[in-house]
Amino acid sequence: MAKATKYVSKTPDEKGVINWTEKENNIWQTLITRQLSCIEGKACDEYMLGLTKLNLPQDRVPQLDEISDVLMAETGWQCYPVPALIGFGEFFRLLSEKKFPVATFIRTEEELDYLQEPDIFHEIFGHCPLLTNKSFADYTQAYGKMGLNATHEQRVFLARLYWFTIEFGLLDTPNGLRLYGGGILSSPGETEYALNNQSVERKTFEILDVLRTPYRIDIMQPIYYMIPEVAYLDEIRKFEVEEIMAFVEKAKELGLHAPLYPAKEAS
Ligand SMILES: C[C@H](O)[C@H](O)[C@H]1CNc2nc(N)[nH]c(=O)c2N1
Ligand SMILES: N[C@@H](Cc1ccccc1)C(=O)O
Ligand SMILES: [Fe+2]
Repeated sequence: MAKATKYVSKTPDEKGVINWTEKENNIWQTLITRQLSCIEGKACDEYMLGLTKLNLPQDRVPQLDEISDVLMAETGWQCYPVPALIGFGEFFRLLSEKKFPVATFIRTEEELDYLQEPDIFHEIFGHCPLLTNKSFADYTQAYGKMGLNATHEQRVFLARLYWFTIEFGLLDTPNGLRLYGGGILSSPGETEYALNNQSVERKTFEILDVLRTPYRIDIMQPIYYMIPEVAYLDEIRKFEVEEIMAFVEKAKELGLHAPLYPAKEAS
């Protein structure tokens, strides 16, 4: 069952159209205007190319079909409306079918810089540009297939792989650090923090290490993992599901790394 969410999502009409209010369109406008200037020289080249291809509207929340038309032509992906965070089962199934879950609500003015749950700005601005890139798109679909037949416990380990690549991954390029994780790219606050905060740990991606690293979704991350380029995701995708599950079992055996964040106060 999906977690209870404090956000109220909007339901698409029978043609799949979502009627955003003027206020919501203005929030999109504020977010995209700010983020476009914020990511200059920070987002990776593949992301910037995808952003150009999407040609997102700046004065209103785009309709999912507008995005799906571009994704379908580039990599065969499409956006799939969901209320907010969904359960593991549906999440992995959608990804395995090249359907990207897009939460149909947008953050409020109070949470422009950072919010604790993925909203439509995060899903579209954060993730969709890189879904036009073949390595990123193929990895995302392979990730969905990895979790299809996994147990809940294995899925908890797999969630870390998604988290430290697709959601909060960094590139360690010859020209310096670049962003590719959608959770960073949709947050003005975390864009700055992930690249420049001195107390943040930035480690070279190593799958067993990642599988053992616990995380919280409601704070800016204390640790990020780096890969050399987006095409490196092909190396992870090439693992058979059985090999990934062997890494999961090994990670379970070795135990988790100590959390680098304070325990979450009981909610
Ligand atoms: C598996 C993944 O790491 C994560 O736990 C899932 C759960 N449900 C989700 N639901 C939505 N809508 N978007 C997401 O990114 C996720 N992530
Ligand atoms: N923190 C992201 C949204 C997000 C929340 C939880 C998981 C992933 C992404 C933002 O502010 O844009
Ligand atoms: Fe996300």
